[in-house]
Amino acid sequence: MPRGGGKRRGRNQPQVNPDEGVFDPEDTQKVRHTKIGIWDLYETIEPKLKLVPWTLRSKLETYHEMKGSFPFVLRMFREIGSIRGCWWLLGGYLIIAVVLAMIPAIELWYSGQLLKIVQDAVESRSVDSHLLFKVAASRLICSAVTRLLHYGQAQLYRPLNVRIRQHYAVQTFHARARLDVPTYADAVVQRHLDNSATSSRTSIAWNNVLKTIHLVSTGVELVSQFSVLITMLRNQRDGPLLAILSFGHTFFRKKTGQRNWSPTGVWAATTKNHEYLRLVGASRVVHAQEHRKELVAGGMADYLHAIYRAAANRLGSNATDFYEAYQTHTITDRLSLTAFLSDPLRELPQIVFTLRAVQYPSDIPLSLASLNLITQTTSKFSRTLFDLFEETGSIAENLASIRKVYETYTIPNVVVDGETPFPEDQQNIKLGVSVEFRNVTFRYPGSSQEVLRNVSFKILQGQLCVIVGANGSGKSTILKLIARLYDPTEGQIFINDQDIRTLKLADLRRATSVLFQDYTHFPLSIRDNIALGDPNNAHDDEKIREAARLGGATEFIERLDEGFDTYLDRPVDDIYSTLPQGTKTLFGRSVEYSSIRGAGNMSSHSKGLSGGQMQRIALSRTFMRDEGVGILCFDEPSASLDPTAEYDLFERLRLLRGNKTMIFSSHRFGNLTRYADLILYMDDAVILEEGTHNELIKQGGGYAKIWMLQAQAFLP
Ligand SMILES: Nc1ncnc2c1ncn2[C@@H]1O[C@H](COP(=O)(O)OP(=O)(O)OP(=O)(O)O)[C@@H](O)[C@H]1O
Repeated sequence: MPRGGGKRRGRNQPQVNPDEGVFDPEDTQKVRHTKIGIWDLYETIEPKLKLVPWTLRSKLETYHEMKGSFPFVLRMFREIGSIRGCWWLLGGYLIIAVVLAMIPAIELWYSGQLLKIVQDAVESRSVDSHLLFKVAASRLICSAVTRLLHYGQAQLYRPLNVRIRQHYAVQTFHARARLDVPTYADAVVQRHLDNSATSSRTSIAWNNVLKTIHLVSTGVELVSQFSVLITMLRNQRDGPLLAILSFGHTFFRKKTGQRNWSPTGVWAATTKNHEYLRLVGASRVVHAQEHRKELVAGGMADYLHAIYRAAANRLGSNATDFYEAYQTHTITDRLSLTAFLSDPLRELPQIVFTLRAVQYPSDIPLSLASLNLITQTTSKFSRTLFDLFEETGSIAENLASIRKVYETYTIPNVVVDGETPFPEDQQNIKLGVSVEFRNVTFRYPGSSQEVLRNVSFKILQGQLCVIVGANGSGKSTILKLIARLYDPTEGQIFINDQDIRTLKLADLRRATSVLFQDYTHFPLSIRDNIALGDPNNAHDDEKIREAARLGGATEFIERLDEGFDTYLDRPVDDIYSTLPQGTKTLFGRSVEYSSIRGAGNMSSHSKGLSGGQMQRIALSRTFMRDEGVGILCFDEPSASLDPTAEYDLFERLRLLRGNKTMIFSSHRFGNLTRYADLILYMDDAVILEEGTHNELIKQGGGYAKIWMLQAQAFLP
C-alpha cells in the first residue's frame, strides 16, 4: 500500500529540495530494496554520476537549485563582511589556503629534483653538491613554511568561527523567537529551524565559507600539480602512457576502495523477522530494571530463557543487528570484478616499464627515478581531482543550506498581523475592553475535534466574567483565542467591536494580560521571570518588587539565599567528575550522585519551590503589567493554592482590577462566581448557560446543580 506523498509527486517534477517530500520504501522508481540477512534495506536511488554535477542527468535540477541559492550566498558574504574585522581575517585565511595548496606541487617538484640528482650520481659517479644543497634546503624550507602557514591558519580560524557563529546565532535566535504558537508547533517548521540551527561550536555560514575556500584551494592544488606533471612528461617518451596507467589505478581504487560501514544518503532499514523481534524483546525484559519485579514474582525466568535460546538457535548467524549485517554484506561485496582489476592495475606501470626496458635494452625510454615520480605525481593529481569532483558534487547542497538559514528569517506566521492600532483611545483602556464571540467554532491545527462549537457571548467593558465547566470543555481555548494565539476555524471575535484579526498584534498583546493554566517558568532568574510580564518595564526594579508583592511572592523570595537573583532552573549545568562520596554540596548546590558515572558528568539542579510558590511567581508576572492593559485573563489561577491563599488572591485581584475587564476560567465554583457580572457555563465545546450567579441558580440548570454539589462538600 503506498504511503504518504512519494507517489503523488510527479516523476518529472524536479525534486528541488531533497529534504522535502516523503520517503516511501515501496516506491520502486526511487527506492532500491536489498535483502540483507533478516534485514530489509531501502535506499533512495542516487543518480549514477552524482559526483559530477554537470552531468546531463542532474544538470537542470542542480542549476535551478544553485541559481535560487546564489542571492543568499551573496547576502551571506556581505553579512560576514559587515562583521567587525572579518574581511581582513578572511582575506588572510584565503591567502594562506591558496599558498598551502601550491606547496604539495612544489614539494613534488623538489622531490623529483632530488631523485634526479641521485640518478645522475649513480650514472656519472659524481654529485653536484651545490645543486644538492640548494634542492635539499628548498625542500626543508617548504616543510617549515607549511608548518608556519598551518599555525597562522589555526590562529585565524578561531576568531572567524566565533564571530561568524555569534552573528548567526543572534539572527537565528530572532528567527525562532518571532514565531507564533501554531507556526512553531508545525513539524515542518521545526525541522527547518533545526536544520538551520547554529550549533554551539560552529555555524552553517562558516562551514560554507570553509568549503568554498577548500574548493578554491583544491582547484589551485590541481592546477599546480598538473603543471608539474606536464613538465615532467614533456621530455619523456613513455611518460604519458605510464601516467595514464597510474591514473587508471587510482580510478579503480577509488571505485572499490571506499566502503562505508553504513549506507549513505537517504535510507531506512527494518526487519519483519519474528524470531529476531522475540530475541531482542526477551533480552530487553531481562535487562530492564522496570520489569524485574514482575519477572521475579511471575517466575518468568525459565520461560524467557527458553524462548531466547530457541530464537537464537533458529536465527543462527542471522542473529545480528542491522549494522553488523550490513558490514558482512559489504565485505562479501568487495569480491567484485573491479576489486580484482584494481590490484593488477597497480603493478601495470611497473610491468610496462620492464617490458619496454627488455624491448630496448640499450636505450631504456625512461629512468627508474622518473617512473617513480610520474606514478607518484599522477596518483596525487588524480586523488586531488576526485576530491574536487566530490566537493563539487555537494555544492548545490551546501548552497541550499545557506538558503535555508535565510529562509527561516521569513517563515510566515499562521496568525497574520492586523493593521489597526489598538486601542484608539489610550485613556479608555483603563475602563477595560469588550469581548464578543460570534458563532465561533475552533479546531486545533492538525486535529479534527471541535473544541468550541458555535460559541457566542459578549462580555461588556469592565465586566468580571467567569467561565466554568468540566475538564476539557473548552475554557482555556476561549482565553487562547482572546489572546489571538490561534484564529477561530469559523466565526469571528470582536474586541471593542473591532474584528480581532484587524488589530495590530503587538497592540493587542500589550492590552491583554493572560496567566495560562499551564504557565511555565523560564530558566532565568526570578527577577527576569517577573520582569518578562512587561518587557517595556523590565529594567524597573521597583516595579518588579511591587509586582512580586501583589503576586504574594515577596516573602518566600526574600528567604532564598540569592533572593530575586535565584535561578529557578539553572540553564547551565555544573560539571564534575568522580567526586568523593562525602561531597554533598558544590557551588552552593546539592550534588547528584546518581548522575555521576565517570569523568565529566553533568548535573542539573533546580530550585525546589512548591507548586503554590511557582504560581505566585507566575501571578507576579501578570501584575508587572498594569498600564495599557484593558483585559486580564486567568486560567485556573487558584489551582495550586490552599484555600486561604486562594481567598487572598481573589481579594487582591478584586481590589486591583480597577475597572478592567477580567476573565477567569475555573472549575471551582463559589469564591469568584458570586461576584461575576457574567458566568459562562460550558460543557463539551458549547456554552450551555449564561448569566449571573443568582440568575443561574434560579434557572436551576447544570450550573446550579454543580454549585450545590460543591457547596455541600463544605457543609459540616
Ligand atoms: N494544543 C492542542 N492541540 C489539540 N487539542 C488540544 C490542544 N489543547 C487542548 N486541546 C483539546 O481541546 C479540548 C479543550 O481543551 P481546553 O484546555 O480548552 O479545556 P478546559 O475546559 O480549559 O479544560 P481544563 O479544565 O482541564 O483546563 C480538550 O479536549 C483538549 O484535549
